Amino acid sequence: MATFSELGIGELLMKSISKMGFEEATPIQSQTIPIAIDGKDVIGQAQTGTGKTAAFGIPLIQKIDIKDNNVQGIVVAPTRELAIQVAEELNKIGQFNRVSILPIYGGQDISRQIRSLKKGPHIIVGTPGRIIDHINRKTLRLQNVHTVVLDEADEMLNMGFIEDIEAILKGIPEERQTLLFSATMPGPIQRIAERFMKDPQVVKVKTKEMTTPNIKQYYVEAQEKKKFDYLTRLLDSQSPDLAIIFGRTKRRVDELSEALTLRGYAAEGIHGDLSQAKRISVLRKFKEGSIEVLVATDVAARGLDISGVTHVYNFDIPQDPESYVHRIGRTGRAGKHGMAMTFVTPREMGQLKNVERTTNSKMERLTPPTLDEALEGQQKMTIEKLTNTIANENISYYKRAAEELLEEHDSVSVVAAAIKMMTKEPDETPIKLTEEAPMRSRRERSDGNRGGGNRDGGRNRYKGGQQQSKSRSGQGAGGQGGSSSSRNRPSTGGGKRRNFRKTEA
Ligand SMILES: Nc1ncnc2c1ncn2[C@@H]1O[C@H](COP(=O)(O)OP(=O)(O)OP(=O)(O)O)[C@@H](O)[C@H]1O
Ligand SMILES: [Mg+2]
Repeated sequence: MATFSELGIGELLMKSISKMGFEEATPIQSQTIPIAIDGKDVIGQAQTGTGKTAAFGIPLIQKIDIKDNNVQGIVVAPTRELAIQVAEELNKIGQFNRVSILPIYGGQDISRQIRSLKKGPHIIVGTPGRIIDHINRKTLRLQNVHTVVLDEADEMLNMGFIEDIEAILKGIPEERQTLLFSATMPGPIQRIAERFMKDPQVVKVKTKEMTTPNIKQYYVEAQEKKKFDYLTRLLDSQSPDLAIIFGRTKRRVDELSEALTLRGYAAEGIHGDLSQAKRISVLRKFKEGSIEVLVATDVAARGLDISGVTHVYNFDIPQDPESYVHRIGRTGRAGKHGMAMTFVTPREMGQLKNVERTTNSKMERLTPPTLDEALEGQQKMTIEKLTNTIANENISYYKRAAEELLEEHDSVSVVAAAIKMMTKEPDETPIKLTEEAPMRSRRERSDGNRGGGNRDGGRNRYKGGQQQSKSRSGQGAGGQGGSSSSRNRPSTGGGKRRNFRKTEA
């Protein structure tokens, strides 16, 4: 751990870093910031949630000449939500330097973007498709760009994306500085990357595993048909604060979120076929906690930093080890703890082993909870809520009603009824899930991601039938929230911070 003051960072930036609550630099930050400030090309690899955004953001902002109204820096990100998030983080980092940052991404009104581009932002953060669009319209000029960042570089240099990246880099002056960051950097991709760079310094934060030790990793072996019931039992017994469930295809995500809603969970889906407005509103609701379960394709696997995500479920095993690393990395960020569960059918066991081998980490086998255990988990939640209410809330107004009730019923029955009413009981409402075709490796796909960050898992485009389920709707949204504890639950959130500390700003 190093302090930021040793890294050659300017005064105004130091002020924003401290306002953001960063006390110490993370390893990737202390190892890359000085060389990036020095003007060198950098390939930076470090585990998910360890502050790579600031690792490139600080040197990038430091280099901006605010008197020059040309675009000087470009950050490219694979998805729209990530572009927005990175722009927000850069805004915080640059808040005292008065650097102006503009996100541009697909699905947003282009004429509005053109107007914003005319105002002369210093840094553009965008998805490949939309950046190219603006280059072609000549509404984005690159001749004054001195720094380019590829966030999630391996993803963007993957087949299907590389042409877009080449097209963008072609227009940027050769003497530029190029910074590439990701939690994963497979060898072949690194070699492609080096083609675009000048004598890049490769910084890999050395760790035994590709995944972070803050995430407890489990697998659940289950027949395809059993997976959904096991998922809901796990949700009940583990009671996550916020959970992300990854499915393989867009249809899968739609069906899963519908099925979860039927069973009484506050769930919504996000994938690349939804309108941008919908994608943003779903993500906002998830961040606020008004939905507790986000069902997603790999569009949400990379880079998203949502605090409070305690559990990640891979309902379908990811397409490759890299995808696994990024998906589970949506929890256990910034020193917090999290849990990841991966469902695997017997014939997918080989893939599971492959993930373990590549990431050099081990998943522990988890037996799915029984219905009784699921109920027990939910009951515990209720009791915790009751105990908290007794301890912390003013309940005097309700005491008279309680006394009246107790004149007619015995106290155990009254309390048992209250617990029953507040507890989300396991629900076996029939649901419909279409079986997925056998998984193809992502490397085989040919249809790249055009049109600006619609990156989605599973390119299989099904015309699949409408699913409908006429069953009764679930009972209440099982108002979870607050802290909870149950059998399988580690001490997630709050408390222990292993890698670095953050104080509230
Ligand atoms: N030095 C620091 N001290 C405390 N918190 C930090 C520090 N640096 C970054 N953070 C916070 O840690 C969280 C994770 O950072 P970030 O999103 O940059 O991770 P990342 O390495 O890019 O992860 P991923 O590989 O998933 O993209 C953010 O909320 C960020 O504000
Ligand atoms: Mg990141």
